[in-house]
Amino acid sequence: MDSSHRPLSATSQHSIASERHFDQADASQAGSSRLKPGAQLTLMRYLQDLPDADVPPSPVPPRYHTGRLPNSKADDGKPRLLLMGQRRSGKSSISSVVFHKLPPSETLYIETTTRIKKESMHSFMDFQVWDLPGHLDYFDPAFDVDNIFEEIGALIWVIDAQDEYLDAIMRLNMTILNLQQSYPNINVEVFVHKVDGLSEDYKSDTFRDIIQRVQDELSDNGYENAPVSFYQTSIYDHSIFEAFSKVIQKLIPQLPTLEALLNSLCSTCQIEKAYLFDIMSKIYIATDTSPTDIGSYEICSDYIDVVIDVSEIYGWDRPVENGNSEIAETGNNDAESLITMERKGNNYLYLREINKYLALICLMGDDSPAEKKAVIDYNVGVFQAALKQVFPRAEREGPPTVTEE
Ligand SMILES: Nc1nc2c(ncn2[C@@H]2O[C@H](COP(=O)(O)OP(=O)(O)OP(=O)(O)O)[C@@H](O)[C@H]2O)c(=O)[nH]1
Repeated sequence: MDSSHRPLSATSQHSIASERHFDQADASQAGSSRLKPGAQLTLMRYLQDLPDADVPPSPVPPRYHTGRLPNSKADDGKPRLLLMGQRRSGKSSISSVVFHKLPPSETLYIETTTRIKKESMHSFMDFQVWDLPGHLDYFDPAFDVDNIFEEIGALIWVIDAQDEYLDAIMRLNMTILNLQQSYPNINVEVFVHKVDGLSEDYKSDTFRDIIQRVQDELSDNGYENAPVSFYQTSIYDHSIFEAFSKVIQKLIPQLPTLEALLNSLCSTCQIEKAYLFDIMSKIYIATDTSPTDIGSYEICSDYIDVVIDVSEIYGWDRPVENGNSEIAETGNNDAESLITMERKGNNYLYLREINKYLALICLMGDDSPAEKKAVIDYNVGVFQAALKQVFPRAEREGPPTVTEE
């Protein structure tokens, strides 16, 4: 296993924990005296009656939620993401940067893909990423179209925004129209890619132009509301992770539950923004429903890097739960930290490892969250317990891995 994917360790927990403002014993004592009856434990209250994977009541309608995996006949919860687009548009680079942590500058040396490259991701949920070579026509009778498109969760179409894109749009439209007949529910996600090299004006003009051309073509063919979304992406900044997060979120049936839990946590603990991150890929699988700005995502995602670096230096593999030779180590279950940082005054970041795949990172809203730390710790503990019900497999199975087929 790549050490960068290792869960936070006891040692890193210690090193990070040293930045806490007061220790756990003080915190819980202080916390119990601060809890007002019936006030702060809203989350706890409704969780007590929560059956597995039920959706707690929330006034906020869910976003990005499809409620099922489109076209997944097997209904096995293992959606497939297809990366398609013209040659050299950046498909392999995207997959290498997001899932293999390849530094973006090293993608210059990636060779052209000549056959379908299939990778399985085993993380908070299992999914596959297929990188399809750009030069092939998959609707040619020589290809088994059903085998490629039957089980997919999303088709990600990558367009090189720095290159001539009319041909790419034509192929994209042809693909969408072909798929609409047999698989109308497929989510088509268009990544207008390599926007890093463009000026702001040119970038937004290009983006608008691409959207317009795709939508015009689809409506000319009678598809007014085809499920097509557009993102501006680059491997040289956070935009590719942000876009992938939104693509993956559509495939998580538990998303409304996660959002409702995060909303409650935020309102109970006065958290400005909370993200639930997949540690391996830095994709966030859910956030509360308050408006997201890329700045807060960047801060939180950079913090994951810091934590991974620390755990890489000091980390060790923790015993597997329910394993054979394991010694139960008390106090070695979660890593948590509260650090300060200067950003519009005194803001705090709160990180807690939820399980071996997921970490909760919160941007605290006021400048003295340390005083409320006991309440926050307690409520995050409740959130963690609720998550065990929502994602039970994350507690049982092995470490996150990426395997090539
Ligand atoms: N400026 C910039 N270049 C990028 C970006 N993403 C990929 N590239 C470059 O685009 C080139 C082609 O990338 P690949 O990932 O090989 O493209 P591909 O779509 O997999 O190509 P095929 O395998 O031929 O289908 C490489 O030189 C990458 O470094 C990006 O976001 N910005």
